[in-house]
Amino acid sequence: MEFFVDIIFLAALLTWGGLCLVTEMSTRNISWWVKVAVLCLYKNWVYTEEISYTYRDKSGRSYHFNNIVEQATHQYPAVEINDNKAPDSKVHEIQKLQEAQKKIEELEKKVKDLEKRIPQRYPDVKYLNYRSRKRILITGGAGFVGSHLVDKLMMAGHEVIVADNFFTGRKQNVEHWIGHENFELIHHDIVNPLYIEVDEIYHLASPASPPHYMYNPVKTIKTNTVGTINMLGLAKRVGARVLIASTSEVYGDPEVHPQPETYWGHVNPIGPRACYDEGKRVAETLSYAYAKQEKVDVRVARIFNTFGPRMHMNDGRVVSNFILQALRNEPITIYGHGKQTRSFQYVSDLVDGLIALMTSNYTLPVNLGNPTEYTIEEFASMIKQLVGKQSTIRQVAAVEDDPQRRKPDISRAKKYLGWEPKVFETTNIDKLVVFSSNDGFRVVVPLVPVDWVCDPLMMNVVVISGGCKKLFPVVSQFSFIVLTPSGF
Ligand SMILES: O=c1ccn([C@@H]2O[C@H](COP(=O)(O)OP(=O)(O)O[C@H]3OC[C@@H](O)[C@H](O)[C@H]3O)[C@@H](O)[C@H]2O)c(=O)[nH]1
Repeated sequence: MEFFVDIIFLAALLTWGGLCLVTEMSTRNISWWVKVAVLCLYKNWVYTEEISYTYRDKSGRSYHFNNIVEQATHQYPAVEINDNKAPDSKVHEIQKLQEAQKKIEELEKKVKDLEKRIPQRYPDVKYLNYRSRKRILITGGAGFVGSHLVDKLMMAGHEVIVADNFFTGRKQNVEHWIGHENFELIHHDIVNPLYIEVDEIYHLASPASPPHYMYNPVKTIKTNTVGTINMLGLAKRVGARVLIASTSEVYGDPEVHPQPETYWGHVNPIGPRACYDEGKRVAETLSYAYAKQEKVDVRVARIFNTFGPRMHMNDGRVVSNFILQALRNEPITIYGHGKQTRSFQYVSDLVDGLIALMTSNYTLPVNLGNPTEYTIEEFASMIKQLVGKQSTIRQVAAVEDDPQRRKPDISRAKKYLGWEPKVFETTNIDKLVVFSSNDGFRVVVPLVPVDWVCDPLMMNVVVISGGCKKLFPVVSQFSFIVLTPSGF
């Protein structure tokens, strides 16, 4: 193209030169025009020589290349440019360009995919003035429980900082907040100190599912001891109130039933669960030592079995295991005889309880759980029936030190926090759990109140109940939703 432009330009010059001759201009002027014309021709010649060449491939087809990446890639897409007609350096250069082009295309696709995942609009958060708005750190905020707490506190208008090492937490759980002016996500392992300024700390960081916390017991102990010291130290330095997420596992295999907070527990200090049980017990001990000695304002929540959306399908705990097995028509595996009991609370209830405890003046440990108790055998039958598939129920070897009975005494929470679970209060089998997966709607089973299902933060879950089909939002790829049939 450039060559033709120059030719036209040259023709114009020559015409002008001729006109000059005709109009008797000086020979000095004419020689100047001739020099310009020669320079133009020379430039075209050098340019062509430097960036274009032709060669033939094995089939005899010839190719002409210009110095344009797209054109070269388009003309010669195959990477086998080993023809000896083309200079090696050029072949190499083209191969590199083609590879670069390919990588650029891949990256562009990835950027587009990522852009699609960033919500265009954030949920409407409440406006709080600077007096009421708090800076709140949530360790483990990208985890199952932590991410729901993030949602609640963000919606209430606070500034939320999440610190997570992503061992069991996932960025998808909080991705709907990324970029929001009130939100910050820090990839940080709290085994290392964290230097920030905050008003409140919810210290939730720790693997909680038995297979996860047993996977690296030393790390579990470090997280619950060194990590807790770091958080209590931070609370002391900045004068923040800190809530420690403890567990019903501090009661071990309990000899008192149901378990009140005054019960000291029955824990095997050298068993496979000890890394978590004893880790949390030390975390509690540290909390009250800091409270007494350093005047740190502490709250301790003893959390009982919890389930809900964003519980990962590979979480390994009983709710996700049973639902997944039932959905796949695989045998539902009961560890041991199945007579051991648990009570399950829905995650929104737990989040309400954590916030109520943080805002209360009550400083002793508080049980947060749902007192409705099931044997694991009953729970397996319930899931099987709700999923409506043909799974069998199979007993496998019992797990070591598995607590045999567990049910919270929640009188303290009721009395001091005015809290009790709302979901499941009329628990029975007619509640529905909805399970969704990335590859579309799988099955409708039981369990969440409809106002929860309509939560604006949830995306793309299809809920079918009583012949009625609705599309609801869910953030994670695999989620459980629980709803009452009356909600439809
Ligand atoms: O596939 C399974 C999974 C679990 N189970 C049984 O179901 C019961 C519950 O087991 P989970 O793994 O869900 O959880 P656990 O109650 O043992 O521990 C939990 O306690 C409360 C929290 O602090 C923690 O989330 C976790 O430690 C156990 O008796 C277990 O043996 C099965 O029978 N089959």
